[in-house]
Amino acid sequence: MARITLDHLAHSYHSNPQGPQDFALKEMNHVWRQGGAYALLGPSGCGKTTLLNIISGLVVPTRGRILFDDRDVSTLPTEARNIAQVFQFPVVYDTMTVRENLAFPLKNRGVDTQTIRSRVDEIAGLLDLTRSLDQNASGLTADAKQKISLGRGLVRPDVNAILFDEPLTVIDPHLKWRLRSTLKELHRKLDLTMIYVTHDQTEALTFADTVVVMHDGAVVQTGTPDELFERPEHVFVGHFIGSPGMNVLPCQVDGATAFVDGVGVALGRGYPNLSKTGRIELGVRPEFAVLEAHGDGLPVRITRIDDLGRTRIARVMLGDRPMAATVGEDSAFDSDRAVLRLDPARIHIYADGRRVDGEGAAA
Ligand SMILES: Nc1ncnc2c1ncn2[C@@H]1O[C@H](COP(=O)(O)OP(=O)(O)OP(=O)(O)O)[C@@H](O)[C@H]1O
Repeated sequence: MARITLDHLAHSYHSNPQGPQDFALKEMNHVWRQGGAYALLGPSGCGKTTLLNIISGLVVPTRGRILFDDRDVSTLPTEARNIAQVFQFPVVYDTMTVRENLAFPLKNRGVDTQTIRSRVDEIAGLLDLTRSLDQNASGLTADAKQKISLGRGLVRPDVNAILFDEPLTVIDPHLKWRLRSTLKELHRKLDLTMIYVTHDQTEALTFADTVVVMHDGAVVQTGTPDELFERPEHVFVGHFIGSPGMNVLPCQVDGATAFVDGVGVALGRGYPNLSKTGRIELGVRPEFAVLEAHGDGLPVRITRIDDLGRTRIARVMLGDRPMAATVGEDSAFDSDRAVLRLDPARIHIYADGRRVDGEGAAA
């Protein structure tokens, strides 16, 4: 296993890049801790595959270095990096049994028969493949074949990292949930560095201890699922994580009050040093914007209320700005007029998309 360091790494597919717009990966510095469970999360086209290909050795970065521990591997081919990869679609030898498939990566490296047997039995047990071990792989379902691919990725105990590229795409939705939890458990038991690429926040948040969120070729936040929820460092993270995502409203800030279309919103902190130029926005998650029929708060118009069982989510208009909010317990509305109570301690202020630290204690 190794610690993987991205040192001033950047990549452009152009032969003569002119500026940041020509880079699929903007300059990044990041350390993947040995034994960590990471998700690399972001929408299509943000650069996840490019980064994964640089880690695996399929792409040589235009700038910067990639280190495995202290060794510069930037130009080394995949075979020289000792990593395992699991792709979207199963990579399975149909002419072999499940056992032979799982044993293949170990046999290839000359591991002795006894060790192979016990490791294959262990991995098959963890993936619930024990009963199919002596079956031929050709007759198995797509789900079972992808489990074999996962097993082949996990079977070598000495790999520097395992890279998963959207590995649950072909898996039946019902089984997906179980496999996600299984992978998390496997990470705990096997103590391997795992990097899991996905555009699906649920997959990222259930699997990873640390989520690396990418947007437009850049890492915009690295944090625990809790940190991404509580303190989105970029408005993109606020939008992308959470369902519905964070409300983001253009505003002006004066001390500890934000003004949205002239309506004052109390903030938990003051912002005396906020830039006078640029885009200033207020971000608050629907969970911390509570809709009530009466009382103090921002006057809003209700457009829809969705009952999700344990909670009710309201869609409202603050002036001509749409927002999402949580409906207060036992609240009943006899008109489309209501008030929104924002928790001052949970409001963030963003300048040009980036969160700004306020001063003073949260209210
Ligand atoms: N071989 C290539 N040549 C030129 N441009 C490329 C190449 N591969 C990717 N790109 C571009 O680089 C950017 C990042 O693509 P990348 O595939 O890394 O993103 P991604 O987040 O993995 O998206 P997806 O989930 O759709 O695969 C995109 O604008 C893409 O068009």
